[in-house]
Amino acid sequence: MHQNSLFDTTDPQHPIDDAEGGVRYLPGVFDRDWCERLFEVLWHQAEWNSQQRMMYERLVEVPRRMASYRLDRERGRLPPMLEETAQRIGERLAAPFNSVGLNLYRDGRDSVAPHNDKLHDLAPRQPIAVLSLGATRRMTIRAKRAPHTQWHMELEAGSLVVMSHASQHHYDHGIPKSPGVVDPRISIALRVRHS
Ligand SMILES: O=C(O)CCC(=O)C(=O)O
Ligand SMILES: [Fe+2]
Repeated sequence: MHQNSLFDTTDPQHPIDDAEGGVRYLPGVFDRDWCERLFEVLWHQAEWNSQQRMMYERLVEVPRRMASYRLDRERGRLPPMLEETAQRIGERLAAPFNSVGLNLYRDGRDSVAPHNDKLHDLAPRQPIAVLSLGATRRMTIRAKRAPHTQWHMELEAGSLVVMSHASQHHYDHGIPKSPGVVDPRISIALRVRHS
C-alpha cells in the first residue's frame, strides 16, 4: 500500500507522483539559442555571491555561486531576459512565482548536497521549478524513508524540473559532484514565497 498517496511511477520523466504533481522532468522547454543567450546574460550580469556554512565546526565555502531576486519587488535589478523567462515558466505552470534563485556550478567539482527546499517561507501547493542552462548535470532524488529509493535525472539545458511542495516532505534532491564535467551550468529555481 502506498502511504500519503505518494507512489513511485515507472516513467523516468515523472519518477514520483503525489496529489500536487510529484516530481516531473520536462525537456526542451526553451530552445538552444534562448538557453545560450540567457546563460551569457546571467554569467556576466547576475550578482553572484559565494556563501559559507558551518561543517564539522569549520566555516567552509559552499561549492557553487548563488544569486537571488524577487520578481515582485525588484524589477529593475533583474536582467530583462531573466524576467521574461520566469514569466514564461509561470504561465506554463500556472504558478505565481515571485522568487528566483540562481545557482552557478563552475564545473563538475561544484555541487549541492542532498536537501529539501525549506518550506516555512513557501506557499503550500505551489511548485518549485528549476530551469537548467549550460552543462548537463545529474540530479539525484532520494526518498527520506527507508529503503531510500533513488532516482537520477540528467538535466539538459532548456529542461525544467518541477517539484511539488508536498514532495519536499518526503524526498531530498541534490546535484552530486561530477568529476568529468568541465563546463559550467546555471540553474534557475523559481518559487512562490509567502513574504
Ligand atoms: O541546480 C539545481 O538543479 C538544483 C538547485 C536546488 O536544489 C536549489 O536551489 O535548491
Ligand atoms: Fe533545492
